[in-house]
Amino acid sequence: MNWDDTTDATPDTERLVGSVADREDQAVEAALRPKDLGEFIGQEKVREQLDLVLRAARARGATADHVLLSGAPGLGKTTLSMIIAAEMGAPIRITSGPAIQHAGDLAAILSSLQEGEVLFLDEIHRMSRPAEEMLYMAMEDYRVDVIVGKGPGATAIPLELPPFTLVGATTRAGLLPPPLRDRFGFTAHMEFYEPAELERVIHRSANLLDVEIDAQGAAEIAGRSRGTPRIANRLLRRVRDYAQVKADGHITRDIAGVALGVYEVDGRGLDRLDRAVLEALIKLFGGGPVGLSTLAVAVGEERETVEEVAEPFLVREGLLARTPRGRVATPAAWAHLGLTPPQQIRGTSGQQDLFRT
Ligand SMILES: Nc1ncnc2c1ncn2[C@@H]1O[C@H](COP(=O)(O)OP(=O)(O)OP(=O)(O)O)[C@@H](O)[C@H]1O
Ligand SMILES: [Mg+2]
Repeated sequence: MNWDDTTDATPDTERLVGSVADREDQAVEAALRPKDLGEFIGQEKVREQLDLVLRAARARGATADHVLLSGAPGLGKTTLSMIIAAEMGAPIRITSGPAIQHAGDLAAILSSLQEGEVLFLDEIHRMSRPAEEMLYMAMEDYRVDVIVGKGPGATAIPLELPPFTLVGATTRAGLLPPPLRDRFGFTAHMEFYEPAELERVIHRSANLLDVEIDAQGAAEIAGRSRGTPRIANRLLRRVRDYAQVKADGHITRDIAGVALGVYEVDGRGLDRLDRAVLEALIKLFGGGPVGLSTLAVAVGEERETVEEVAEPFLVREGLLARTPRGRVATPAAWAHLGLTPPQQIRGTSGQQDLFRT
């Protein structure tokens, strides 16, 4: 599976704990977005640095430098791009890499920008090559060459652009060609959120959605949200439904725990697929190592689904290791399933050195 497939309709969008936005997320997210830097929770370093960049630009009466936002889905890149425009008092134009097929598409957008406008280019790593090259010049010199005609008679007509701020977003900074990366004055790497930060996100959203939730209820949801505000907001909505139907609407730790149990999201944010992978690994293959294809057959999923949908989070959580000899369940995975790993996994010999990759 290539990257293009994973950003659109992946099985991830069908999971309650998937990080990619589904239809319902898209409908409600606008209402839940923080509007300025002060309201934006967490990401302290990014906020502090961005605040300096924007303040300085404002003080100089200049257009802010181009900003690259990189990070996993649902961590707040789109939100931050809108905040940048708001903080600069500038309008924002939103487009995305896949929407720009030809350099001409980009030229049309660039030439219609107003001075100081923010151009948000989502999924910037998926732009076409010719458009990318046009963007280099636009970012650096506020100029594009529009090619008129074909073959030997073709001429390049230079077109001046007003100064603008490009905000590029990518889930994969590593895929950006260095010349593009270098043209951003400021790059912000968004990290996964700490549980305490997610608790604040949940309280804030509950407030906006008019949902009553206590501190333990918010902590319970935060702990299952996989470090991602989008997932926290989604779980909050499902728990709210449960609280309305089965209780008095008030979210407590018990209500949150039972509700998320109904949706098969466990205490650590693993869902059915995640647990199936760990269970197969441990119960059928003694903890591994086992090849990806075999593991996929054992859980009745495509190889790609296991590799791209389930594994990243399991690896991040230290529950699964990818080793040269195959997938291995870590002692933490055994513990998570309430099982005791055999001696050779807990001890210093045998499988233990598999974790040194
Ligand atoms: N720091 C934050 N504080 C409060 N809410 C946040 C924060 N970051 C993200 N959110 C919420 O999470 C949701 C998803 O954020 P956003 O759409 O900005 O993510 P994204 O990084 O653009 O994701 P994608 O890669 O899928 O485009 C939004 O509804 C937003 O309100
Ligand atoms: Mg986005």
